[in-house]
Amino acid sequence: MDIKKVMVIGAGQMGSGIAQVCAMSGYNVVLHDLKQEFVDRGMGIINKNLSRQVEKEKMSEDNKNSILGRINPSTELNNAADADLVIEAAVENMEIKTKLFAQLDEIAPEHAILASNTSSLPITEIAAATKRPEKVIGMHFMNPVPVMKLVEIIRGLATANEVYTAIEDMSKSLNKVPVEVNDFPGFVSNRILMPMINEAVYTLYEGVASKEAIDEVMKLGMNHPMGPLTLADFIGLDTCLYIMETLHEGFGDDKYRPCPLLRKYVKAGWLGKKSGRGFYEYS
Ligand SMILES: CC(=O)CC(=O)SCCNC(=O)CCNC(=O)[C@H](O)C(C)(C)COP(=O)(O)OP(=O)(O)OC[C@H]1O[C@@H](n2cnc3c(N)ncnc32)[C@H](O)[C@@H]1OP(=O)(O)O
Ligand SMILES: NC(=O)C1=CN([C@@H]2O[C@H](COP(=O)(O)OP(=O)(O)OC[C@H]3O[C@@H](n4cnc5c(N)ncnc54)[C@H](OP(=O)(O)O)[C@@H]3O)[C@@H](O)[C@H]2O)C=CC1
Repeated sequence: MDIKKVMVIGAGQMGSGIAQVCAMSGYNVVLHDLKQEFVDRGMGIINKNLSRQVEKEKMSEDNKNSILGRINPSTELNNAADADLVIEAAVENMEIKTKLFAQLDEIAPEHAILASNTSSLPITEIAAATKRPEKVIGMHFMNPVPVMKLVEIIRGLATANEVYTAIEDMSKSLNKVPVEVNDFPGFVSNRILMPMINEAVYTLYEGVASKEAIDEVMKLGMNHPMGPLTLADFIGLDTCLYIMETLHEGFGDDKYRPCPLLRKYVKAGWLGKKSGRGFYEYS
């Protein structure tokens, strides 16, 4: 399968990062979101990341411009009509994702692979919204995408072997390390990471220690690059809550119950770094 043109759906923190690394590896990219202002925000993040590389003399201005030139903004889903691969990175919500995949199935060419960057939602269920479940796969990048090496590749029940191989090869072409996992709530990454973050929120909720102390313990004691509450803010508290809800519902086990404090913050619109306030405040 020859992948040349990639469409990325959702120009948020993940979608913009995915578009950036694809363009850096020579793919023609379409970066799509619902409104022009969201696409502009995504393009702004990419521009800032590349400009930082230029300032550090790790990239030439010409190279930056040609990477940016390979990314075409879009607010029309019909732009999927000539895509070889669509990578969906919209919000972590099954209803939104299944609706998008049903539409993309109608628009994208027959040979196109439809991938989701979902953090936790079942790929098999997303695939069932299409008439090409064998061409649907999970392609789970880590945040920040330009820095993190892992791509967790998730096989749905019907995913074809050649589709898996194409996505594995594509991930390698992005200088990432693919790891194969099966379709289970939270896959491997978030089944292990998110309960730790949720437990850190409980630790704060129960007054065991301050947020700074909790983060310091995990940073200095366990050598984590970020404390769990800082990391939750970085991921997005809405995304953390959605993932915990998927684990809770998917396994039917109360050990995955989301902490009420996490729920409260999300209800308040305190979504972390992206909204300016989460456990910490950001200017
Ligand atoms: C929720 C899910 O479904 C799955 C997930 O993604 S879970 C989240 C997974 N991610 C993590 O756990 C990240 C944990 N944190 C870290 O690894 C580090 O704190 C970090 C890589 C984010 C920053 O590292 P740091 O050493 O503190 O920062 P810093 O020295 O400023 O940056 C290191 C490099 O990363 C780059 N960088 C840092 N933040 C970046 C960002 N947000 N976007 C792009 N590049 C970034 C810097 O430009 C720098 O690049 P160079 O080496 O080319 O100069
Ligand atoms: N944050 C993280 O650390 C990671 C997240 N993920 C996953 O990646 C996906 C995106 O997360 P993230 O980038 O953090 O989220 P963001 O909130 O930063 O971005 C999501 C973007 O998708 C847009 N969007 C929502 N609905 C649609 C739609 N129907 N069509 C097109 N665009 C849409 C949003 O617009 P609007 O602002 O209007 O809602 C927003 O711009 C989620 O599935 C998440 O679980 C995976 C790995 C890590």
